[in-house]
Amino acid sequence: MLREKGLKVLFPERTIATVDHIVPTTNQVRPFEDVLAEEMMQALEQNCQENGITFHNIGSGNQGIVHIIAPEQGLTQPGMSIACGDSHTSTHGAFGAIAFGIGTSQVRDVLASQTIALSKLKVRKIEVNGTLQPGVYAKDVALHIIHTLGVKGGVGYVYEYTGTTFNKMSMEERMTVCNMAIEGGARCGYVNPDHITYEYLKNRDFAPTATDWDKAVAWWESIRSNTDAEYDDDVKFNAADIPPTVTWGITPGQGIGIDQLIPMSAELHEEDRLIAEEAYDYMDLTVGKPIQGTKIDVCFIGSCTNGRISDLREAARVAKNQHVAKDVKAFVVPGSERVKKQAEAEGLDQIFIDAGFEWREPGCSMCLAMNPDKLQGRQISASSSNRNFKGRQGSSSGRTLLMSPAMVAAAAIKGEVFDVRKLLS
Ligand SMILES: CC(C)[C@H](C(=O)O)[C@@H](O)C(=O)O
Ligand code: SF4
Repeated sequence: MLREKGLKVLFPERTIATVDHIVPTTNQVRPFEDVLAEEMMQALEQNCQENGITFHNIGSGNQGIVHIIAPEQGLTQPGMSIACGDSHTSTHGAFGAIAFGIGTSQVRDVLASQTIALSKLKVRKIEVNGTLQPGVYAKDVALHIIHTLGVKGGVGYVYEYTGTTFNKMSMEERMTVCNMAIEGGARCGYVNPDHITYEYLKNRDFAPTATDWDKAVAWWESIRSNTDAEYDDDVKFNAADIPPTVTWGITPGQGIGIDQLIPMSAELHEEDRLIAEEAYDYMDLTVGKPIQGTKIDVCFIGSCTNGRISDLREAARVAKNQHVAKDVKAFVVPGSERVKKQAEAEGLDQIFIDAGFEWREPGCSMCLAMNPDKLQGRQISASSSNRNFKGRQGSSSGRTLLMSPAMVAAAAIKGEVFDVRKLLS
C-alpha cells in the first residue's frame, strides 16, 4: 500500500518485524512446504530489507511470537504507544504502555506517519486483591474477569489492572492478563509500571543504560495513575475466590471453575442464553454435568498468552515423572527462540519429552492453526491459548477448552479435564 502511494516508512528504527503465525513448528527448512506461507515470508523479508526494518527471522535467536519477543528484548517500555497488526498487542500493556491491535490500513498509516487517530477510551479500574490459591494462575484471573464482565463488557474501555494481586505478579503473569484484555472487549489493558517492571527491563537489549536509565525510571514513575485518579468504572475481585478456570463453550467468557457444572441455559443471564445454546450445539458436552472428566484428544501448551518460560516451568512441574495418557497428542511450543533456549538450558524440554510431549520450534502453532498444526475433525483440545471460537484451531468442527498451561499439562496426563491442584499437592 505504501508503494502504491509512493510513501516511505517514516521511522524504520521504530518498527520491528518477526514471523510467528505462519511458521511451521516442526520442519522450518525453507522453502516452506506451504506455498502461501513461503510467499508471505519472502514478501516480509524483502519489505523489511528495502525499508531498513529489523527483521527477527527464524534462526536469528530472536524470532518468536511478536508479543513475546518485544518484551523479552526490552523493546516494550512504560509510557510507549505500541501498535501492531494483531489484536493481542494488548499484552504489552503489562509494562504500562498503551498497546493495541490495528487493522492493515492502519498499519499502513502508522508506517507512513508514526501516528494514528484514536478516539478517547473510558477507563475501568479492575482491582484484584489478595493471594491466589496454589494451582491458580494469571490465566485463571484473565478467564475469571472475562467470565464476570462478559466478552463485550470492555467495549469502549481500556482496563487498568491493579490491586495487591497484580502488585505481586511477575511481568510474565501481568502479560498473560493484559493479553486477554481484548477477549473481554477492551481496546487495551495495562498495569502501572513499578519496581517489578524496572527489574524485568534492566539490562535487556533495548532498555536504556547508564544515566538514561535513571531518567527513564523517573519518567516511568511520573506516568503512574495518581492515587486520587478518577475512573469511569471500578470493579473489584478477591483473588481467593478465583478457581482454576476452564471454558466449556465457544467464547472466552464461557468459563467455569474446575469444580463447577456446565451451566444450563435457565441458570444464565438472559443475554448469555443465545450464545450458550449455540455453544451447546457445537461443543456437544453434557449440560448440567461437571466439566472435570471431559475427555481430551489434543493438548497444546504455547501461544502469546502462555508460551513464556514461567508457563513452561509450571507445566513441566506437573509433567515431571508423569506420562501423557494413551491416545492423547500433547505438544509444547515455546513462544520464542529465547524461551526455547532457556527451557532447554533448564532441562524442561527433557522433562516434557520423557513424559511423552512433543517439543517444538517457536511460533503461534495451534493457537490459530495458520500453519500445519491443526485439530482434526471433532477433536477436543485443552489449550493454553486465548480463543476458543468455532473452528479456531484448524478444523471447522474442532473444539477448544481454554485453561492455564499447568491445567493443560494435567489434562495431558489424565486424558481428561483434571484439577491440577490434585497433582501439585
Ligand atoms: C492473524 C491475526 C490478525 C489475529 C489477531 O489479530 O489477533 C491472530 O493473531 C489471532 O489471535 O486471532
Ligand atoms: S499466539 Fe495466537 S493469539 Fe497470539 S498472536 Fe499468535 S495466533 Fe494470535
